[in-house]
Amino acid sequence: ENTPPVAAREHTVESFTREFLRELNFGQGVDLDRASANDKYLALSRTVRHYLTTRWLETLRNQYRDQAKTVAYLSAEFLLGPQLENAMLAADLDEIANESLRALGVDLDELRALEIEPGLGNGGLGRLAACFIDSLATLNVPSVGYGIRYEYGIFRQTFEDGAQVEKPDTWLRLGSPWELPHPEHAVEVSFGGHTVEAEGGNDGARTWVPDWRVAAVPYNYMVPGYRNGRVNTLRLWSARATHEFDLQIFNAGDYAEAVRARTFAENISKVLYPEDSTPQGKELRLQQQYFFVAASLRDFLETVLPADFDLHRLPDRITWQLNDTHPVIAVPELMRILVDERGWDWADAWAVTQKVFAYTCHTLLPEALEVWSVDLLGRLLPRHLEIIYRINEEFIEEVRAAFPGDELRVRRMSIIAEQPERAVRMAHLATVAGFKVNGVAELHSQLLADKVLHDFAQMWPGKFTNVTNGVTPRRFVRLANPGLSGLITEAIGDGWITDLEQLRGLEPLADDAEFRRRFREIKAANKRHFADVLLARDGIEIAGDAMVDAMVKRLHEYKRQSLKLLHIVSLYEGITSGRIPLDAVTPRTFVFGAKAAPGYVRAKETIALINAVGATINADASLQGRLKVAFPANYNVTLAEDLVPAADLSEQISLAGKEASGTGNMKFALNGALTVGTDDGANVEIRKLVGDENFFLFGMTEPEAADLSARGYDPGAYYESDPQLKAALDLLASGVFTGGERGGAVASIFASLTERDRFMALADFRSYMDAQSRVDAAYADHEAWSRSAVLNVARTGFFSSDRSIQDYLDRIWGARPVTQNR
Ligand SMILES: CCc1ccc([C@H](C)CC(=O)N[C@@H]2O[C@H](CO)[C@@H](O)[C@H](O)[C@H]2O)cc1
Repeated sequence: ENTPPVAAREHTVESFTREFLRELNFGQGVDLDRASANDKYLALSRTVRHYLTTRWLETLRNQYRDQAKTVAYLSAEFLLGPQLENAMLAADLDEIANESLRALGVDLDELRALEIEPGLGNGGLGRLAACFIDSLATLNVPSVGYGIRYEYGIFRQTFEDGAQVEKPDTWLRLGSPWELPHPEHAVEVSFGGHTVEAEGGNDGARTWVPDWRVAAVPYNYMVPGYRNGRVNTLRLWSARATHEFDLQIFNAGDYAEAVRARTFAENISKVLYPEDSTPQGKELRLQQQYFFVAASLRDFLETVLPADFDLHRLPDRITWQLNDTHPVIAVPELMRILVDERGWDWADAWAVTQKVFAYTCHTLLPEALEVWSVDLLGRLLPRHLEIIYRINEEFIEEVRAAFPGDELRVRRMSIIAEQPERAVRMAHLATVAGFKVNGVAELHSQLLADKVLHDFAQMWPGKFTNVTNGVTPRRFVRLANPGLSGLITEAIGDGWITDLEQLRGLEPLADDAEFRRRFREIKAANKRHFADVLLARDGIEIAGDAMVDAMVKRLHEYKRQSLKLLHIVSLYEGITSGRIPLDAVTPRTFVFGAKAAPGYVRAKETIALINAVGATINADASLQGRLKVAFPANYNVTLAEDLVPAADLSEQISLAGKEASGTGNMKFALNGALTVGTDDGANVEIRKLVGDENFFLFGMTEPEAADLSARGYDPGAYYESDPQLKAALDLLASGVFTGGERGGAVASIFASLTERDRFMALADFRSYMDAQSRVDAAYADHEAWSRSAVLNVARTGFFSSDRSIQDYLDRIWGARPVTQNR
C-alpha cells in the first residue's frame, strides 16, 4: 500500500467551519446567505462524513492487510434511522459543529429535522440489524453489513378518517449524503433459464444457463464505531439493467419496449416488502433475496479475499450471519460457486458450506416461516433447486441413520414440504446448513428447541443456542435522551455509553430523593418536548404532565393492540356509566404508533377502531386533561427517539409465546419507563433483572396459554362471565365510537374477539385490568414510581446490543475485535 494515509481533519471549530463552507460552496454551489436549508443539511452531512472518511479508509486498509476473521451480516432489512446525529456523536463533533454553525447563524436543529430517515426495514428485525452493525463497529469487530438499497423504503403511513393510507417513501428525493455509489464495482446476477451437464468431471457439477441478468451496484454506507477510530461498511445493492436501453427498438418507435428490460431489472430493488409476518410468496421477493445474496457472496469472495485465497480456509475467514430465513438462498449459492464455478467435489464444498453460515430465527409464528414453491424456485433459480434437492437427499439419509424407520420424522424434517404444495422450507434449509441456530430471547430459543424446530434440536442439540437481543445505547439513550444521559454521566461517568452494565452504579441513587427529583424533572422535560413534537408533527395536543402510556410496534394481532383498546374502552365505559368517578382516573395519554402490512385487513381495521375510539374520547370535553388518545401517523425511528424518553409506561402485552423477543421493551426500560407486560419474549429477562416489584406482570404464561388452547379456548365464555369485559365489548359493538356504524371494522373485530380470539385477549383481560389498577396506584406515589424507574435504568444494562454482539462472538462467530489506532 503506497498511498499516503489521508490526513485526518482537525477537530477545531475553525477547520469544521472551513470544511462546511467549502462543502456549501463547492459541493452545493451556493454561498451561505443564499443557501437553502437542504443545501446546508447536505453540506453539513458531507462535512461530518469527511471527518469519518479518514478512519473509514484506514479501517478498510487495515482490514485488507490483516485479513482477520470477518462477520458478514446478511439482512434484507436495515432500519437505520436518521444518520446525522449518530455520525456527529461517533466522530465527537457535537460541540464543534454546534459552535461552528452557531457562529455562522445556522440552526442545527432545523437541519437535523430535515433529514429523512432511510426506512429500509419493517420493524424489529430491521432495527436489530442496525443496532448490531453499530455495536460490531463499536466493539472493533471486522464486519460488513450486506443488504438492499430499496429506492422506496417502508411506506409513509397517513390517516384518512382514521384509516391507514399508504404513501410511497420517497426518502431519496432530497439527496442522500450518507451513501457512496460504486457503479464500477457492479456485480452481475443471473436469473431463470435451465441447467445442463457440466464439462468438469467434479462430483455434483452442472452448468446453469440463465436467461436474464441484472447488475448489482454497491452503495457504501459508513458504520462508525463510538469514538474508537473504526468505521465499518454497510454495503447496500441497487439493481440496474445490464443494458440500459435498446436503441434499435427505440428507433423502431416502441419506446416502452426499449426501456422494458431496464424497468424490469430495476424493479428488483425498487421497494421494500411491507410485510413483517406473513410472506406473500411473491416472485419479486425471491428475486430480491437472491439478488443481494449473490452480489454479496461474489463481492466478498472476489474483492475482499485476496485472489489466491484457498477457500478451504473460508471458515477461518468469515461467518455469514443469516438474519432470519430471508438470505438463506446463500447456502445453495455458495455450493453452486464452489462446485460449478470452482470445480470442487460436492462433499468438499458441503464440508466448507456447513461451517460458514449461522442462522438467527426471529419469529414463532408458523405463518411467518418462509416457504418457496418448487415451481417458482425451479423457474427462477433452477440450479439452486437442484442443489437444495441434493442437500435434502443427503440430510434425509442422515435422519434415517439417526432415527431408523421413523418416516414420519423424515417427512416432518424434510427441507421439501409435500403439502399443501411441494415447497422448500427455508427455516429447515437454514437449520440443516447452519453450524449454529439461535433464537433472540431465552424463552424464544427454548420454544424453538422444544417446539418449532424440536426434531432438529433432538438431532443436533449442540447447534441450538440463544442470544438475547439488545439495543444500541448510543442512539436510544445517549442521543435520544441527552437529559438522562447527562444525569447518569454526572453520577457514574460516561463509561456506560460503551459498557452499559455500568448503569448498575445508579442503583444506590434510587434511594436518593434529590437524584429521583432530578430524574422526574428530566422525564417531565422529555414529556413536554414530546408534546411539542406531536403538536408540530401531527397537530395532536397532549397534556404535558399526564402519564404517557405508550404502545408502539407493528400492528399485529399477537401483539394485542386490541387488548390495549379494551382497557381504554372499559375505562371510558366505566366513566360514562358512572362506575368510575372521574377524579379517580389517573390522567393518561395513550400513545399508539403502529403500521399495518397493507394486505393485513384485521390490522387495518384495528387501526381504524383505535382512531375512532380516540376521536370520541378526545372530543369528550369531560375527559379533557384526564384521558387522551394520541396516534401519530408514520411511527418510525425518528419518532421513537422523541417518544421513548418521554414514556412512563411501556406496553408489552403480547400473548405469551408469540413475541420472539421485542426490543422496544428494552428501549423503554433503559429510559426509565415501567413495563406492564406478559411473560413473553425478553420481558421475562427484563422482569428478572429489574425485580418483580418494578414490573407490572400479568396474564398467562406460555405453558398456560398452550394448555388453554389445547383444552379448547372459548372466548365467548370470558365475554359472558366478566361483566366489565362484556360492557366494554358491547359498547364497542354499539357503534358509539363509529357514528352508530355497527358493521365494518367494529363488527369483524367484535366477532373475531368473541368467537375466535386466536391470541386470547379476552382470557388475559381480567389480569390485565388488575395490572392497570396496580399501575394507577403505583403512579400516584411519584417517589416510589421514580425509584422503580431509576432501578429499571440501573438494572437493564444487559440489554445493550454490545452485550448481544459479545455473546455472538463468544457463542457463534469466534471472530476477535481488532483495535484501530485512534
Ligand atoms: C417474509 C415476511 C416476514 C418479514 C419479516 C419477518 C421478521 C422476522 C419479523 C420481525 O421483525 N420479527 C421481530 O424480530 C425482532 C428482532 O429479533 C424481535 O425482537 C421481535 O420479537 C420479532 O417479532 C418475518 C416474516
